[in-house]
Amino acid sequence: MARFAANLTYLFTEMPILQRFAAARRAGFHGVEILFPYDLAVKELAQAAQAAGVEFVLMNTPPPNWAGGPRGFAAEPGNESRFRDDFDRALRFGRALGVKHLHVMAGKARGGLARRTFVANLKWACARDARTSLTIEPMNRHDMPGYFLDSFDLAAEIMDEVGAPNLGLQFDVYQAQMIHGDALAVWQRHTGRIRHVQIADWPSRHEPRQGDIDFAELFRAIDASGYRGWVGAEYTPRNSTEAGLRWLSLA
Ligand SMILES: O=C(O)C(=O)[C@@H](O)CO
Ligand SMILES: [Mg+2]
Repeated sequence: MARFAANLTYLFTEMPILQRFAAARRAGFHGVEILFPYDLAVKELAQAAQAAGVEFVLMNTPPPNWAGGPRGFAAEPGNESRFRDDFDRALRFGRALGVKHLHVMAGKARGGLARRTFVANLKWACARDARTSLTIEPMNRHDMPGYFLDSFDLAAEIMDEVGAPNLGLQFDVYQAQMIHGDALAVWQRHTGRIRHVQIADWPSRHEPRQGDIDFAELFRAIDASGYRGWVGAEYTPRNSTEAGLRWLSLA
C-alpha cells in the first residue's frame, strides 16, 4: 500500500505550523506536504520534520504571491527570467529540506505561446537538476479560473513534449473528478505517468468517505497498478483534523 502524507497547509491547522509535523506523525502519517513554505525558516522546518520522524514529500514552486496573486507563472510568457530565479530559490529550499517532489505551477495563461513557454520553462527546470523530481498538476476551472494546465490529457501532452524523466504527473483525485467527471478513469488512463497522488472527496473537498468518490475502489486500483509513491491528504477537514481521520485506518 502507498504511504500517506499530511498536507500541513490543510490539516492540523488547529495548531502552529511547527507543531503540525509531530501531530501528523502521531496520527499515522509518515510524510508531509506544505504548499508554500517560503515564509518559514528552513532550519526550523527541517528540525521539526526530523524530530517528528516524517519525510518532506512535496512543496510548490515558483513561490507565488499567495494573497490574491497568481498560482505560479511557469506558463506565462514574459516571466521567464523571474521563473528561473524563483525556481532556483525553490531548488535551494527543497534541497535543504530534502523535499521529494517540487510541484511546478503553471499560472494563468492561454494559447500557443503559453504552451510553448510552459514547455520551455519545464525543460529548463528539469535540466537544472536531473536528480530533482518535478511534478505538474492540472487544476479545475471552477477553483482556479484561467489556470493554464486545466486537463490531465493536456498534462500528458506537455510531459511528452518536455520528454524529461524527472517530470511526473501529480494526480489529485478531487481535481481529476472536477475536471473529467471520473477520477478512476483518469487514473487508469495516465497511471504510468503518475509520480504523486493527492486525495480529497468530491464535491466537498473534505476527507475521504464524505462524498461521492468510491475510495475503496480507488485504493484497490492504486495498489493493483503497482504505484508505491506517496498519497498526500490535501483536503479541508469537515470538523477538526483529528475527528476526520478514520479513513486513514481503513485505507
Ligand atoms: O489545489 C491543489 O490541488 C494543489 O495541489 C495545490 O498545490 C495548489 O496550490
Ligand atoms: Mg492538489
